[in-house]
Amino acid sequence: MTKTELALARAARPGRYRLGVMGGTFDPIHHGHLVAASEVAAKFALDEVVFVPTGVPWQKRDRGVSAAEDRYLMTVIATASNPRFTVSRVDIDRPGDTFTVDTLRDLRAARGPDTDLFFITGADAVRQILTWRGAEDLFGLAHFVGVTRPGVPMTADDLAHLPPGSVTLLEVPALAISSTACRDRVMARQPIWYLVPDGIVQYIAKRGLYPPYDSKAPNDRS
Ligand SMILES: Nc1ncnc2c1ncn2[C@@H]1O[C@H](COP(=O)(O)OP(=O)(O)OP(=O)(O)O)[C@@H](O)[C@H]1O
Ligand SMILES: O=C(O)c1ccc[n+]([C@@H]2O[C@H](COP(=O)([O-])O)[C@@H](O)[C@H]2O)c1
Repeated sequence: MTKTELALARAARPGRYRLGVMGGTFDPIHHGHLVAASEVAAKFALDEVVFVPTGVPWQKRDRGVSAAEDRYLMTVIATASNPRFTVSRVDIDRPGDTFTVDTLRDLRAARGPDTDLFFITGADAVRQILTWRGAEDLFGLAHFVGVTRPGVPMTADDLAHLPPGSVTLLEVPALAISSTACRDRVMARQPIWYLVPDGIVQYIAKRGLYPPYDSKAPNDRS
């Protein structure tokens, strides 16, 4: 998006509240998530980005995820220092599988008609959107912003199957970090300092998340 396009977009809808929505399993949240949200907030002049940890991420059912409360608390810890970042329990408090169409409907109902929603998602998730429940309704509820992600090539051609104008691609500083790699590093007793905020390293150790493969001893990394 060019500066001119951004200025035009804002001028077209003056006075409206611009809410970014960063959905994710966040098991654990890492700096890739935070940089993506920060970049989209700056480029799209967002007033706020609400992080929404998934309740039951149905497409990850086969691998299992940490307790929702642990993922929620890690998200609160990681976002606490940014006054524009907030966290919503809307997905973890809704029973059953988590569908973004419900997330967006609930946020629209809670925030009222003067709010525009911008759903932030990585390149890997953009490719999957048409597999999501109620995909045909998603694009009427929010504008989608697909951020680049190392190892996931994405071009405008990858959006050809989506409704025209419904998704904007945004290049963000490349951080080759994934939650999977963070979990694997903890399980292998390797450091995750600087891949995740310091408070997340400490929370994982305190709660004994992702226990090491080689013993049942407490997570004693330092
Ligand atoms: N390093 C990154 N750069 C850009 N986007 C990212 C990055 N990591 C995750 N995302 C995006 O953030 C959103 C939430 O991601 P999620 O919580 O599933 O993290 P993940 O690192 O992809 O997890 P996992 O490795 O467990 O699948 C998704 O839209 C994902 O594409
Ligand atoms: O709505 C769906 O069916 C759907 C299916 C898979 C993922 N999502 C959403 O996409 C976001 C990223 O998901 P994930 O699994 O990559 O952490 C998160 O907000 C999920 O709720 C949504």
